Amino acid sequence: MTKKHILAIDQGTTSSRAILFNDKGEMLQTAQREFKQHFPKPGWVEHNANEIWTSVLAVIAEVFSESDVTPADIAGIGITNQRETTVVWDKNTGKPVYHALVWQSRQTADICRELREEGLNEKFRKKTGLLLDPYFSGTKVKWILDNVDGAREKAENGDLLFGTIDTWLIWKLSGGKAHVTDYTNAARTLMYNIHDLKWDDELLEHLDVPKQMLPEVRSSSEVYAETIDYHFFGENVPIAGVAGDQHAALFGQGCFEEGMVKNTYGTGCFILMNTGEKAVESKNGLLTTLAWGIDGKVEYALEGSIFVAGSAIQWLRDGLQIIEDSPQSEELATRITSSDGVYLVPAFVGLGTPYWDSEARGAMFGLTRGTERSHIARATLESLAYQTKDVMTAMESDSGIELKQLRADGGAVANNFLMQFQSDLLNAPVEIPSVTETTALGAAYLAGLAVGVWDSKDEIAKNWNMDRSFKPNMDGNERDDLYNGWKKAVDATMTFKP
Ligand SMILES: Nc1ncnc2c1ncn2[C@@H]1O[C@H](COP(=O)(O)OP(=O)(O)O)[C@@H](O)[C@H]1O
Ligand SMILES: O=P(O)(O)OC[C@H](O)CO
Repeated sequence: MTKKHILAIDQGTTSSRAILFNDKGEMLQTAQREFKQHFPKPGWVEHNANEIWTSVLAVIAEVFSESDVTPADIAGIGITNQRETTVVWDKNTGKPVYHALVWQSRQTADICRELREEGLNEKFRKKTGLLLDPYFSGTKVKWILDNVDGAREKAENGDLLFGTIDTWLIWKLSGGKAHVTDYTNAARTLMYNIHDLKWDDELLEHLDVPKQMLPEVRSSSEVYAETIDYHFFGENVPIAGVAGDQHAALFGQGCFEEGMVKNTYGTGCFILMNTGEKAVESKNGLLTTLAWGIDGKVEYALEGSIFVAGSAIQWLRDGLQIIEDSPQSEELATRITSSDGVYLVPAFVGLGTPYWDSEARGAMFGLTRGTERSHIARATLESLAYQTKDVMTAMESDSGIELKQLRADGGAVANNFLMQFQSDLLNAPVEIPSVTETTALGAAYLAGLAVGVWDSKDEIAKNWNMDRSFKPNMDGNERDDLYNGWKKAVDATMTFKP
């Protein structure tokens, strides 16, 4: 049979997934495995890169064991990954020199502060579209080289390699043959000039990172390498699509036109607007990033990154223990008709877009003797929508494009109360596609385009089907009053520094 199936590997912050797609973009089989989160100090988050690798091998094995599709039927592999998470390994032994520093990790706050004090923020922002925040990879590489014994010397001798998780997985799957990444992942490192499309020598000097550690940057849809047979059941399958998970979701949501926007409601919320061939500079705390690069052409996006979204619902469950599972948050929230002035600002790891306050911590406002757990659950769900509204306001202002509709995906779109409140607050429809695994789907599409399963983005756009949509149904004054209350709550949160 002609090979028509694509395997997507979605390597996320808390779990690795393998998903098989057919040539209609339908999901045939999925496998998922969680792995350990390491928190060696407050604010630090690390992963064991070898455990990530073995979790990926395990889900690949599982997905085939449950399906009639065999490894020999796979036309190509698409990889999508948690972004910014940084691995440094020895190219001679294949061993990571330290744990992977996760995007959420704050251990490079001091490095960022020093660089900001040198007045470098503007230079980094202009060239990379990002800002000097511990979120991004560049200062994480510097931290590893500065803190692991002998690492800097080895890096300068050309013995160490850096990669985001896509690079690490391709290197492993190809048996160490390919050290590559794609535009979207490079665009999250603070080391890549998103206008010249080159690693930036000047920024590398500020960060003290030797250039020879860096992977070759390629497009998001092409054959990078083949799997070495012993890692893929005797098959040499082309790895043919790569994109950071949020860019892959934008692609999987078919947001190919300028002005189209998606929001992924997962652990965090990541909102991306396609801005076409224009790299829009933000005046309101958004990031400028590469949406993807295909067939020698790159497109750009504006991004709002919200660090705490679905993880606030996990906090209701595991921290406060006021719900038993995440769907119960909706049941509690809809017992009442209003949060009665209660606001939760979930700044548990600081605030991302548009505030960028890494020192802020979470706060709750408006409590009375009548406050019940339903108010807290409702206020927590509402905080996802308010944070999204903050980002959308900034996006509309920076791009000059008014939101027509928001395409939503990620685990928390299961919550109908949240989706309706979001639509009310944005005064725009919120649309949910039938395939909600849009991240994996985007990676599958990118790989399938490279190996001929699909011919064009137009063909892919036609595959997008709506599962359900939410229309705005709130009076304008009520919307303004609610949102003004939120803005006051955020101001007060940022003012409070113990
Ligand atoms: N019914 C629900 N209501 C609110 N949040 C939910 C619901 N179901 C799942 N979630 C949240 O969605 C998140 C999981 O979504 P997912 O897209 O798998 O995240 P990630 O890829 O970031 O791990 C969790 O943080 C969970 O709390
Ligand atoms: O793994 P996720 O889905 O939480 O996404 C993480 C983002 O890519 C971080 O930038």
